[in-house]
Amino acid sequence: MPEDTARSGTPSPGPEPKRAKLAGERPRKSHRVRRADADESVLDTVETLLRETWLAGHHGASDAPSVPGAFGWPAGDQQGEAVFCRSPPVPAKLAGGNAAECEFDVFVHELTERGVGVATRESPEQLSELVSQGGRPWIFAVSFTLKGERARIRSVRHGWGYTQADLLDVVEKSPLRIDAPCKYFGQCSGCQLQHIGYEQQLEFKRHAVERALAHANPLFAALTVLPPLPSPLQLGYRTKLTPHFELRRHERPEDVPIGFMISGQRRVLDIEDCIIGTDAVRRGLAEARRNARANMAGYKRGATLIVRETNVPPSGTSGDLASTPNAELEKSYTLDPRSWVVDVVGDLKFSYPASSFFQNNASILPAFTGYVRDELTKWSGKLTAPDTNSGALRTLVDAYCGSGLFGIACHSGFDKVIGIEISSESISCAGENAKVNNATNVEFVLGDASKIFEKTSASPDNTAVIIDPPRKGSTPDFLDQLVAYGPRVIVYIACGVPAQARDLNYMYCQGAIVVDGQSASPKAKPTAVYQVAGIQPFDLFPQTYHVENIVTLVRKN
Ligand SMILES: C[S@@+](CC[C@H](N)C(=O)[O-])C[C@H]1O[C@@H](n2cnc3c(N)ncnc32)[C@H](O)[C@@H]1O
Repeated sequence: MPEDTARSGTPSPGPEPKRAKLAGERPRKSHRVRRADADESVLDTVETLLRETWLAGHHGASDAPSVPGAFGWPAGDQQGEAVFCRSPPVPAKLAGGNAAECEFDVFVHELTERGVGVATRESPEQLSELVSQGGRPWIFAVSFTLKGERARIRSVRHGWGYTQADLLDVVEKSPLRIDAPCKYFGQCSGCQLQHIGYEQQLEFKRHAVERALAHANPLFAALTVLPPLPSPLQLGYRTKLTPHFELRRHERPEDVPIGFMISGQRRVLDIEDCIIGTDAVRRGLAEARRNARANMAGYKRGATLIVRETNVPPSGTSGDLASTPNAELEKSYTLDPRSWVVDVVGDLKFSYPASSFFQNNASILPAFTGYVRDELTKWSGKLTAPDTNSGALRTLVDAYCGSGLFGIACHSGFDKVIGIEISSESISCAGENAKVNNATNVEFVLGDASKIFEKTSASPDNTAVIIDPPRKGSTPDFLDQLVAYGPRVIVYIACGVPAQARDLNYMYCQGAIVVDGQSASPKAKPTAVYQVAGIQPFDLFPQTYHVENIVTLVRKN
């Protein structure tokens, strides 16, 4: 099935439409843009706009063309290529401007789930008219804008089906726009949402989760997504920063930018201070920059530096880490990727090498881990109710466990906790962390998460599984075995919500999830069928588009 059909659920648009003719037919170089390089979230947002707004009233839902068909982009699979001319940057026929012109006013119609404005040269009314007459708007992707704004932009380069543009000026501001607290906002690629207040950021994230779910499966639009739980700190929360630099010929060490990438560019922006970092991390950033400049002759191409917060016994005391109560520890930082870092989560202590994975917002971790623990306790309690006949949860599996955060935070009340993790460094930390925190019922094993089902002999009826995979989500191999095993409760924690939504849809297509009384009818009946018992986003990364999402699935049969 062609990619566009698979995504949109509408028929393939048939033969590839002709590329719009470019004005100003002077000799110029063309460049190819691969579908695989496109920002999928821009295409998804355009698709939603097309379906729900632009084509509303003009087509029945079933005959609405898919995005490539509607916009004259090449249909086809991931390898599809569009050929554009390097100059002018926008087909003049569509842009309506001088061929040499690359600055325009545009109207922002929506933000993608990554906080990028999707804009056209047409106002909403003009667009509606254009589309009703079969016309095709050209799409611009513009960061740091807001829905409803009119903005002056400069087109930078073509993506597959849209043009990447820089924001020059906001001509008509959204009432939601506020002054960003950071002086680098608008250039730095690290934060995308500093121009709206925190309540709006939370609403943006709730909506992003809803959209990701509905995009994976229109039936998931019926699911209730709770408002995201806010971060206690909205600035000064990040416990890790990784600034970098690249050396270019003839650049003096003092001129080399050290910081984060410029939004939409492959160049580094010099960042002296980052206000989303904790105080300790900000001190560390200043030292990391000084060290890098002093030692620049020792680098060949450049480097990524690490600055990580750690907790240490109070200076001037002889107390050691293990015996010092968490509340008395002081914040410090390390710049050495091999050194050990200590994080505290409520009464618990976690140690791991500075280069390893650990959640980067300590202020929200007690609430984050507490929610998972409460979900498990709640369902364990419900399962022991006299009419359920099933008994409490006794075994907990912590898949993709890292240094043991969730397994250790949730261990009490279970007979046995088994964690599995592919990184040998993280799994040995997990074992040590279990000892330090007196979690004697916890065992951590090194391996691929999908092998965990070979290792557990516990009854699925009394087992809960926590899944916390990397941003790309889980795998069909893991999910197939999960459903075949059929644990009573599944808590799926995700930093990549679109991948989580895809995985839930995978389970739906296996017949393993029922939504609104509806389920898929695969040839083979699944062992276990789940209902979605809760969707709770958490804001671990204020000021950015990132959101963590926890979905609880409870077995029905
Ligand atoms: C998002 S992190 C979560 C870690 C941990 N749950 C936490 O919150 O600290 C994902 C973890 O999955 C691990 N991982 C990636 N692929 C894996 C696989 N196939 N099997 C087991 N673990 C894997 C990574 O090494 C990483 O530690």
